[in-house]
Amino acid sequence: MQYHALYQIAQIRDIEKQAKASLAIGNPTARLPDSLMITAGKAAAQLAWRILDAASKKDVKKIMILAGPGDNGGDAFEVAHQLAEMAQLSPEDTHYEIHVLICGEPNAYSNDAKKSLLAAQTNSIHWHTIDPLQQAQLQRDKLPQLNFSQFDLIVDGLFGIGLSRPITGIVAELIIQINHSKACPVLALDVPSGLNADTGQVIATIATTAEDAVAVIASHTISFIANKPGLHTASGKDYAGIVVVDDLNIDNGYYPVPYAYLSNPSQLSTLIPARKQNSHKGSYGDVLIVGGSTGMQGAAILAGRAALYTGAGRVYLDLIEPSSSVDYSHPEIMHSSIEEHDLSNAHVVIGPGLGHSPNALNRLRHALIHAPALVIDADALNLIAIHTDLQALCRNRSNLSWRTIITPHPLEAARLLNCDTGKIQADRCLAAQTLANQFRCTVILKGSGSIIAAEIMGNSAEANKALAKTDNHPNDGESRSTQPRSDKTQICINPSGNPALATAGTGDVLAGICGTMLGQGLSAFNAACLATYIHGLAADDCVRENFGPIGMNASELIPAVRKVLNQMIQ
Ligand SMILES: NC(=O)C1=CN([C@@H]2O[C@H](COP(=O)(O)OP(=O)(O)OC[C@H]3O[C@@H](n4cnc5c(N)ncnc54)[C@H](OP(=O)(O)O)[C@@H]3O)[C@@H](O)[C@H]2O)[C@@H](O)CC1
Ligand SMILES: [K+]
Repeated sequence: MQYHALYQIAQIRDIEKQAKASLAIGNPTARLPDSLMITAGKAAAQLAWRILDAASKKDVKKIMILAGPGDNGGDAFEVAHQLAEMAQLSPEDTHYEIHVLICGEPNAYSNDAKKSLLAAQTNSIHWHTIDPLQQAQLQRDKLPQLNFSQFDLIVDGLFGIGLSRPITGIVAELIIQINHSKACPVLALDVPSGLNADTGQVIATIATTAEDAVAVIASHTISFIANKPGLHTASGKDYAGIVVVDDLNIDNGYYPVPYAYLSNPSQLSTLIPARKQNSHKGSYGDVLIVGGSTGMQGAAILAGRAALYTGAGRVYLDLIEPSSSVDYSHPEIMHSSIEEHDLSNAHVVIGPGLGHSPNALNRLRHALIHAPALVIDADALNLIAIHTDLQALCRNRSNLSWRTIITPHPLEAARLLNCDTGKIQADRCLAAQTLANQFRCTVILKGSGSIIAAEIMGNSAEANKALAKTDNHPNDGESRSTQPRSDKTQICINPSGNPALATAGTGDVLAGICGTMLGQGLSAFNAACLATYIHGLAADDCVRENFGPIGMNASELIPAVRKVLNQMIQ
């Protein structure tokens, strides 16, 4: 089981069910050494130990373990038991004080959880309880006596994939206090409590605003059975922290084709074509940027420079406002008009600063009809959203096997799907998938954990196998059972990037890089995955170099992209 394969909750439940059924059925009161809960607890305890070791050099280390009402709470009991056993064996100069707060009704636990609780009760542990039946009556001032800032590690076993509604009452208060204390590392078991493991949204009612919804902000998450999409997109990256995956020794044969993948850097680096000595500017692709209406020329210039710095052989600008068609700090960028350019060998990026003028519309129509390799960004997407004839032209490109990448941010995606951004963000993978199916192209849905989605062409069963195995796909390369997927879409979540990218112009840079990557002969999907990854990686590099997360600008990002791209091929 690999880190990069992502499974939805329903798939995890299915794997779990099959794996449990395969375990020997023995005495129901006995603890099977290979029970999933014990394996999960051991893996989490070992990780907790390492985190604690790195975080605290104190002689007395205090651990608070929160146990919710379901099997996530059962995992927490097992962690408590395992940690207590490990503490007993540790050198005497360090003392471990383990606390468990039970937020569930002991009689209502599953058999596995009860057994883990019983095991933990044989250890030296400080027990605290919140009676779930009285949660609503308990006052806020009941909690501060726990004083979370005294702990060196908090383990969150409140809720996992069984969370079915927003967290409220005293448990919500508890989480707010933990998040505010920020005093120590927080290890979430399976999923940070409150986060939807499929979508990366904090679970909220329609009546609750996103600000009121609560979830544990973890420094680390140990994801059981498989990695999950919600840990890597939307709010997932803010709540999950560092994600570690443990497959609980479940046989690979129980795993269906993953729902999605995390882009895998080592696979992506193999996509970058080696440069031959015997090559020339014609070998590395022509990129034509179309955009730059009055006041927005900078957007097109940024896209052009990004194409240049990521290795396009020749870069051209076609600005709607032609008075500034020369980028004087990069005189190597040429001018060309899309209507006169031979598009058969060009890789067109249309949209940065394009505007909505008739000129803009004509150029977009021309690009959709004549450019076999096309990146559609920004205003070009807004034009497509309001012109149904352009939508049809976009869809038709796939019949010609032409490569098309669209790069919407959530608002542009909402316009394209005629909904609001809330709907897009509520399930980003689904939104990207819907766009890919509706417009029959590769989609980069930008935002935290950008989603890359594309229709799988041809025979879907064959394509599903290919998706799990092919070298062309940035996955873990492992073969697995090929249970047919319900859709025909491949989905990748991009792991790189950070809030430094939340500034004007970075989207134009991404569009330019996509143009270059199409120019290297990659499929639209691979070009989109690689471009998105290096774009985010460059932002991460800028943060490391202290150019961000505050104040990094799109111009600074461009040379950083060149740097990380060259590092990837070394
Ligand atoms: N089974 C196994 O072998 C393995 C399981 N594993 C572990 O189990 C976890 C899944 O366990 P789970 O299904 O029991 O769900 P879990 O997330 O603990 O929560 C469900 C409980 O919470 C309750 N509840 C829900 N929402 C609520 C709310 N807002 N506020 C209050 N209560 C709320 C809900 O009550 P109900 O909705 O029925 O009223 C129910 O009691 C999984 O994430 C992994 O950690 C791993 O060890 C691998 C092996
Ligand atoms: K949890």
